[in-house]
Amino acid sequence: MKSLYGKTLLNDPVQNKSTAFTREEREHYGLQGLLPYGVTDIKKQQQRVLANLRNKSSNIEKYIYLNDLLERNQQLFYRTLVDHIGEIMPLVYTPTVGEACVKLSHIFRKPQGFYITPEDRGEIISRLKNWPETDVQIIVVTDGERILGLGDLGANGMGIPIGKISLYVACAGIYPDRCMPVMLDVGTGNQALREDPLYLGYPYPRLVGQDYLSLVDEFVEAVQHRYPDALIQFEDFSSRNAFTLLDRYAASVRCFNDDIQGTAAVTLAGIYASCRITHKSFADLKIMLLGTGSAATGVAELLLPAFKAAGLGEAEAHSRISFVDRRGLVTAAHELIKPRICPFVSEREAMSFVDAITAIQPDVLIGATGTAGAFNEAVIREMARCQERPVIIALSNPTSHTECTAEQAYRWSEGRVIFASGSPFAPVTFNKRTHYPAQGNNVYIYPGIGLGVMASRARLVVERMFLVAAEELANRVLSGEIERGSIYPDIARVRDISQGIAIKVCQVAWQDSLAGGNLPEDLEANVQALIYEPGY
Ligand SMILES: NC(=O)c1ccc[n+]([C@@H]2O[C@H](COP(=O)([O-])OP(=O)(O)OC[C@H]3O[C@@H](n4cnc5c(N)ncnc54)[C@H](O)[C@@H]3O)[C@@H](O)[C@H]2O)c1
Ligand SMILES: O=C(O)C[C@H](O)C(=O)O
Ligand SMILES: [Mg+2]
Repeated sequence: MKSLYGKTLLNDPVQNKSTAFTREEREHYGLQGLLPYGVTDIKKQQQRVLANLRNKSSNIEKYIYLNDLLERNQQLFYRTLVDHIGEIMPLVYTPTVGEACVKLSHIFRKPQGFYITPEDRGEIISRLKNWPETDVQIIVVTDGERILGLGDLGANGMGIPIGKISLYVACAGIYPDRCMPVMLDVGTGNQALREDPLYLGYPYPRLVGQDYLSLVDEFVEAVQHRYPDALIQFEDFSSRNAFTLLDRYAASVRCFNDDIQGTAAVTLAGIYASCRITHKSFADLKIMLLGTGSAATGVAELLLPAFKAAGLGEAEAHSRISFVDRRGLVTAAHELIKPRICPFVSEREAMSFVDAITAIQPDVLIGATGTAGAFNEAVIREMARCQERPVIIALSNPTSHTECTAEQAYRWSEGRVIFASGSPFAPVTFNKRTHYPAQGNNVYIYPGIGLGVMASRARLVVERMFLVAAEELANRVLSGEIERGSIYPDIARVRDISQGIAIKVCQVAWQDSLAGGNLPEDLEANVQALIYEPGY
């Protein structure tokens, strides 16, 4: 690391310790007079951060405060995030990051991450040289077209890769300088944004078709050139592009799509864990999905190998999964069924969502619609009529777009639902009993996948990695958590869980001959050696 002195040192977010510089360091680095007298350690600094944070009157102010802290003192930011993940994650991630993205061009303070626009065409390799880090291992990239359930937010979507990277660092312990948030700013279909005088993105309609694909191709190739070890995580692309890009690169580039694959694994883990509460066998379950986009399709496509591993044949596995869209149960009578949904089309007659629940009696209902209210009272009451302990996972983010609230789920099911949601809900007291909703979010999966891919230097990210990640996550739910109806572990343990997932991913990488180098004697130590512990 470069030796910095005086004000330059205090202005460097990586090396700055602010009031924690000792008297000796103050003398050595020319800091005398530049700091108040008091020397405080990181614990005291954290107290100050938390007091300031808790004093802010809105979540968006808290987001801005934390982001400023990251840009001022990286160690303190990450130490506080790691130590108080339950309190702070909702402020740097869903739901607050959604609000921050909506407003990003207005609350902008300091550039973060890396931007590519159509004007960089032909020059992306040389542009990447402007990024100061030489050992990037994890790239989270979005084009901003489907930011959470909020739609096309153009370059304002940069908040998502920045938030996801913060959680790579906090939840898997990846070194911050090995991570890179990227915005492929190819324009926006959001006219209000394009007309907003403060909008900071490329203020033109989106690139489409070959123009779009060739720019993404150039980006992916440039990454292979500049950062050959890097894993590319595609995040919050429109469903159409998400699948197109995954199909285009997954067989040759170290990449995955978090909304399709990470979400699928976290959902599968929740379903596995729910069996410990309901005492049903996974192989007997019927699962219904509302929505036919990236997340729901990804879940169905990962359920297939999971069912097969549980002993079901191909046709039987398909028959356990049903899709519902705005028109009701997806049957052959529907026009324009998406190609990936075709294998799951029901042979029943067309019927409404509620009638489909009555007819099929699903054990598990999953929502990935981005639409608040999509699980209405009739839907939840019917699930509760069909099942003693219905499992309902409302994946959509942010909270304002979740299919139903935790309170609604418990109330309409008379407290019998096993509920999880993409964004966190506080415990709910109903009929004098307190219920603990869990958070079913891909944050439980992608950091561990990334860490495992990094540790194994796997050439590709394959389906089995998501299957083992789901099993590992499900196994990490403690019996006490199961007893109180939670199907995901307390987020406070996520760092440890990510390491567990990483080890499983490494095993797959070596078993499938995808790993770089020889199998280390001690995989755990191999993973552990990569971990960043924030502090001075
Ligand atoms: N919890 C998580 O980890 C996680 C991960 C990925 C995505 N998500 C959330 O899931 C949501 C969907 O993401 P996606 O990538 O699948 O988006 P998408 O745009 O690809 O798919 C949304 C689908 O929902 C359908 N839909 C919308 N309203 C509906 C309604 N009322 N009834 C039936 N169908 C409806 C759309 O037609 C589309 O098929 C987003 O809100 C996103 O934040 C959560
Ligand atoms: O970002 C999240 O909170 C989860 C997921 O990737 C999403 O797109 O909603
Ligand atoms: Mg996402």
